[in-house]
Amino acid sequence: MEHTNCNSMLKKRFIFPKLALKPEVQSYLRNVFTNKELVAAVGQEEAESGFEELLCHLSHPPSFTCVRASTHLEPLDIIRERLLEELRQMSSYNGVDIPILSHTQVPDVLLLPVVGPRAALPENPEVIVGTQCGNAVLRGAHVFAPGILSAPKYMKAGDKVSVFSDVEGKCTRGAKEFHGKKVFVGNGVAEMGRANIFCSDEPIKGVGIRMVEPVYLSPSFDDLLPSMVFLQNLPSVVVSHVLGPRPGERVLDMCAAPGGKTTHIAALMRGEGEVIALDRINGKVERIRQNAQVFQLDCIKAFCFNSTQAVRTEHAQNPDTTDGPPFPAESFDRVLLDAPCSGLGQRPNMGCSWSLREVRSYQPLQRKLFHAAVRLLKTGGVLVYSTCTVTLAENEEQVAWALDTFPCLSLQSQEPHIGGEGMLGAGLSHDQLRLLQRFSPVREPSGDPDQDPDPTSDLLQRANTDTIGFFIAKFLKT
Ligand SMILES: C[S@@+](CC[C@H](N)C(=O)[O-])C[C@H]1O[C@@H](n2cnc3c(N)ncnc32)[C@H](O)[C@@H]1O
Repeated sequence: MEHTNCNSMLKKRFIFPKLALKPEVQSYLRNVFTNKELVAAVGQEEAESGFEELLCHLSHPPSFTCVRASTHLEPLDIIRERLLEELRQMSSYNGVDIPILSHTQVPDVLLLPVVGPRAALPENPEVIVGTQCGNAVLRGAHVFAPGILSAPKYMKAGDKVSVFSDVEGKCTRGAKEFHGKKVFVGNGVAEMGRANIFCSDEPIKGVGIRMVEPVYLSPSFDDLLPSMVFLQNLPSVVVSHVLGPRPGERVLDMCAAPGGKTTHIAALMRGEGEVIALDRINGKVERIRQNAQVFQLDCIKAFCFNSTQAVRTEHAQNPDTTDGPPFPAESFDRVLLDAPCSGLGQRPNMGCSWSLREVRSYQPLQRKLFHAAVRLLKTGGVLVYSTCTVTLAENEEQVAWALDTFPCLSLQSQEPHIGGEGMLGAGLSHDQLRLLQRFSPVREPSGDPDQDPDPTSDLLQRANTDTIGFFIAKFLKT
């Protein structure tokens, strides 16, 4: 029987090349992580090696799969049991004994250790998938047909194949072979033939390759206990707890799709009150509505709207319904601004083809959204700002700007606070940095060497530190 070995998980090896970036983006980020304030505090060498290590961590999946449990519908223990039963029935978990941990500080989270890297060998004909698809496979997904770029000439359903991720985005769709830079992500079995994948008149849908031997083993959550668990990174679950919504309140989620945090907020409010969810992309708003329905949360009202325009002006007409946007100023008890961002904290991410201009394009939009957020918040209300990126410009610099621009805002401590503190480089004081929560995948667990090793607390410590890159700031409006 294969067991997850805590020690080997703690000494995780890097088996993939570090995250590949355009040279201009790499040098921009290097400057961020070796900025003057930081170097003065930790020294040039440590700052440089921290940056290199970050790029290595980003190309690998986190050590845990995190799900948020629907504790507004069932007790956590029941959900854990149901999940265990499902895992035991999954053929990919055959013989793998996997614990499901609860989190001592985040009451609705279940953590499943990722098994890997495993010693799978690429011994079959090659299938090449796009980077996004390869990243999803490393987090437990099967290969969906639209993600397949290249397949062997005579591939038919039932054939064993070895799946590679095209990390530089150079493989052309429909190719029969590919000699560019690629990374092996596991072995699988084709569920469709090559002709079905590339020569169909209809847009292709469904699983193209069922993964049977992934390099990193974590469960596929497609259709797995849909109303009981929601696949969500640990820092994203922390965000809604930090916002602290209470039953009966009126809460605004400004950038809400697909509704991970919206449904969490509504669940924390036990469905009592009102959660307004906005997103500017129509199709994505439908996903929020579907998720609200699946989780039986009818206090959620979702609208397609540009949140920079969400404050009602004297002349503005309400285009939709009387309870839809734009809203009068000071009409929400709490506002979540989970901002659109450069997403550079996402893991695994082996290659990012973005230009520097694209990476830097988010700061102005985030500031416009921030202006609307502050106006819509009641005096005495709470605003939480979060991103899934690692830059200073979208995180600590935004906090410094917000404190300067809105004297009514003050930084607040966060509960729970399981990530690190804010990063030096934006001129914030140590006291201010301590109030910020930055999840940085470079941090290693810091167990006390004088204490007896406690495997569960070691694992939890690992789960808290080996996350995606993420940032949370909490403000009070007075
Ligand atoms: C980080 S994602 C949100 C994830 C979401 N909060 C969750 O937890 O599921 C950012 C979202 O902002 C939306 N967005 C971008 N600009 C926007 C705008 N001006 N107004 C409203 N939504 C916007 C994007 O469509 C995207 O869905």
